[in-house]
Amino acid sequence: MKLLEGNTVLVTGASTGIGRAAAIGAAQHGADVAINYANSDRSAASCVAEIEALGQRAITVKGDVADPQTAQDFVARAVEAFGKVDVKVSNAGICPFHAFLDMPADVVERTFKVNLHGAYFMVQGAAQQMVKQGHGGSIVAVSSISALVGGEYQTHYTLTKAGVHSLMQSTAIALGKHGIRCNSVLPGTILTEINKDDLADVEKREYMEKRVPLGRLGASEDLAGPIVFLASDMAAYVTGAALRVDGGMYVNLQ
Ligand SMILES: NC(=O)C1=CN([C@@H]2O[C@H](COP(=O)(O)OP(=O)(O)OC[C@H]3O[C@@H](n4cnc5c(N)ncnc54)[C@H](O)[C@@H]3O)[C@@H](O)[C@H]2O)C=CC1
Ligand SMILES: C[C@H](O)[C@@H]1OC(=O)[C@H](O)[C@@H]1O
Repeated sequence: MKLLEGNTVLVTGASTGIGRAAAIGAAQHGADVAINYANSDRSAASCVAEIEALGQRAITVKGDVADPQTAQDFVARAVEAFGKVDVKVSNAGICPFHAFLDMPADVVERTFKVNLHGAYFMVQGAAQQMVKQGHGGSIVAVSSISALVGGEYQTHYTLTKAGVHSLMQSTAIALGKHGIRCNSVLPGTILTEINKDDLADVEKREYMEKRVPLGRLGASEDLAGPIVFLASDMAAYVTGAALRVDGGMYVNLQ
């Protein structure tokens, strides 16, 4: 069964990792997809090619999510191409690992701007269009298990993920009357570009793997199903929810 037949889905940071898996997962479920990306034209083009091979339409819109104008441009381009916005996946994020005591101010500010301001304006832009259309919609934000637990080298990052989680709770209230649902996914440790260097440390990687009851770190594709589900009518009565997708890592005390 295709869960997003005829939908237009917008995904930020969709040229790699979890965003790319979400974009392709949406296309596998019958959606046309608009892809925001920051840097690599080649990765974005290959994501479009994968989606088109599935028989769906796709466009790319390059832009920095930290700039509020990017959200407006992204929505405008998607509407121009596909006529509407049904689903928004706010995924783009950075995690430049660094110790707390000598954390550079510019790293903190950039992390807040991309992860938090970026999510805020992207969600707002999509919601404005959904309200204008008048037939509801679904917003899924990629938060993290890090919204719930800390990280020694992530002091500037974990609070942005808690913020994204909180944003979905507040927008669920603000947008419920418009039939717009807002939920988050909380991935555990997923093997992507964002943590490639961090997990190159074999000892750390093995420690992280041991913490997961399901016995392995996650792959980007592990997020596609939960995101598509929350985006779809299968989750029609789900809003303000946070779904951990972490192989059980969070509950594993001993
Ligand atoms: N990999 C993991 O273990 C986890 C990742 N996450 C979150 O998942 C999301 C996706 O990350 P991953 O797929 O893991 O890594 P990734 O590095 O493959 O994906 C992040 C994407 O965001 C894009 N991006 C970064 N800054 C941007 C900007 N200013 N404007 C537009 N796009 C921008 C990147 O180009 C990249 O495509 C992030 O929000 C991250 O915080 C959450 C929990 C765990
Ligand atoms: C980038 C990290 O490996 C990853 O990011 C998160 O949000 C998770 O908590 C992991 O620490």
